[in-house]
Amino acid sequence: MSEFATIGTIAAIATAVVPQQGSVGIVRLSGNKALQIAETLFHAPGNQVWESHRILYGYIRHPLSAALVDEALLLIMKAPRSYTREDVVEFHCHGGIIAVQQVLQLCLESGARLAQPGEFTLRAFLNGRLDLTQAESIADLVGAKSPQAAQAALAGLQGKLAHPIRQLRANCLDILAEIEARIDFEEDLPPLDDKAIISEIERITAEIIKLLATSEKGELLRTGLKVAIVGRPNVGKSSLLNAWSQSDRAIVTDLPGTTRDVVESQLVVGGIPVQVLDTAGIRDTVDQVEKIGVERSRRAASAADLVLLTIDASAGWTQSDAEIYLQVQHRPLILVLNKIDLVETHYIASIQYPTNISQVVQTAAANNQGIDALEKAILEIVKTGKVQAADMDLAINQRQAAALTQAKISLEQVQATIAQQLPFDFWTIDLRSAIYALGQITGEEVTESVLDRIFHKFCIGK
Ligand SMILES: Nc1nc2c(c(=O)[nH]1)N(C=O)[C@@H](CNc1ccc(C(=O)N[C@@H](CCC(=O)O)C(=O)O)cc1)CN2
Ligand SMILES: Nc1nc2c(ncn2[C@@H]2O[C@H](COP(=O)(O)OP(=O)(O)OP(=O)(O)O)[C@@H](O)[C@H]2O)c(=O)[nH]1
Ligand SMILES: [Mg+2]
Repeated sequence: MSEFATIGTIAAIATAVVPQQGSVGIVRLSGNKALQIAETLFHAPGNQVWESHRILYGYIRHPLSAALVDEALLLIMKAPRSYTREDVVEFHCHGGIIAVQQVLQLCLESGARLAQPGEFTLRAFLNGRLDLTQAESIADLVGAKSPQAAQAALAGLQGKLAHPIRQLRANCLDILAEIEARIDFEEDLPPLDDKAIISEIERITAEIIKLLATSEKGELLRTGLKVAIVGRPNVGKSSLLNAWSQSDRAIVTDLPGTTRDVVESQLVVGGIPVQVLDTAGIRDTVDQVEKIGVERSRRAASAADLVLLTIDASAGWTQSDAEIYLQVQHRPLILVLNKIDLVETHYIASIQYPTNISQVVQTAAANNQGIDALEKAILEIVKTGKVQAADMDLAINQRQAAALTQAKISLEQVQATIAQQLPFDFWTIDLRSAIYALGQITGEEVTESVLDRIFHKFCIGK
């Protein structure tokens, strides 16, 4: 894709194309033919001025038949004052799917080509409006599933990550220049201050470690937490999902074996997107369908970030609960004692569950009780186990973490090389690879295949 990335005028529907109709749909064009295409298709009555950053009102007509296609608004943004830094034109059409698709079709017939996923943002990157971290932030912002995730993405878009990375890379380049000067003009310069260089490299490494610590939180914010409700039949797993999501998402009956398949619900807990999975009660069964369901429960449990092992408090800790526990004990786990409305407090206290379960909450799902305690316990686990970052509005992704790790390893290698008093040439090899790794994050040094991988994850029209 990227070899012809800035060639041609691209077009795409910029708004969501979904069965539910939006009231307005936008077709966006970028490239040197954008204005000409707009002039061909758009007819603005009266004497409206065709100026940049202005909206025109008028009609979109077929260029040959003059048939009316839509009544619309036209927005012109002339290069370089646009998202891509090229000429950009937007047709703001009536919503639904028909008008926008017809207008897109006319744009394609008039000399534009269909944009690849992420190609508008790729152009913004190639034309220097955004660096790679900012481009990735745009994808994160569009995909954000919680206000906090959106906040972190916006911070990235403002350069919160690009700035420190560029600074650290500049610091490495300064060190490199000092060393290389010694290689080139050894006799004319004062000797190199090894100690100062080592301490500067240590400082840079410490900064990198700080940034790396935000990576787990980044993953949480982006992909969220997968929570599986598991337990034997009839303990109230589906009731728990319904109480938690304040819905009738899952079928609840007093028959054991009601849930046959995994039922999902998307929630936000303390700013973290949480995907909750209600599963079939785990038991030995001859029922073919239920059997498959039970297998799916096991798979959901082993793929989950967190398991809510749910038991019926009025039945105590049964043999079946113990067997299920054996299958899920290697996962982060919260024990949910459900149906506490059926028993006395002293009975709950006497339930003999394994002592290595540290997180226990009491619920009465059928009465919507205990959800607050459950959310608190989840956040507690997230806080202690997964999230170490101090700076709440910065979160790196996996690609950035990999490059930062590479930079860190290279810098540690430089330190070792200095300690062994190897020649300057050896110092610069690893220093250069640290500089390269940092440059990959912001995109100062990047290969086409990396660009393809990043931008192909975008939706079309972004
Ligand atoms: N209709 C519409 N809404 C949108 C976008 C868009 O492209 N179209 N955006 C994109 O997806 C986002 C906004 N991003 C944008 C970023 C820069 C410019 C722009 O024209 N910048 C110029 C002009 C600034 C100025 O006049 O000072 C510049 O920075 O040079 C436009 C949109 C979100 N909303
Ligand atoms: N008293 C009381 N009854 C509950 C509670 N939670 C669920 N129940 C009842 O327990 C029965 C089973 O509830 P479900 O939510 O379907 O149980 P499940 O664990 O999803 O069952 P399977 O899908 O068969 O594995 C229903 O009759 C619920 O109304 C509770 O907190 N208190
Ligand atoms: Mg169920």
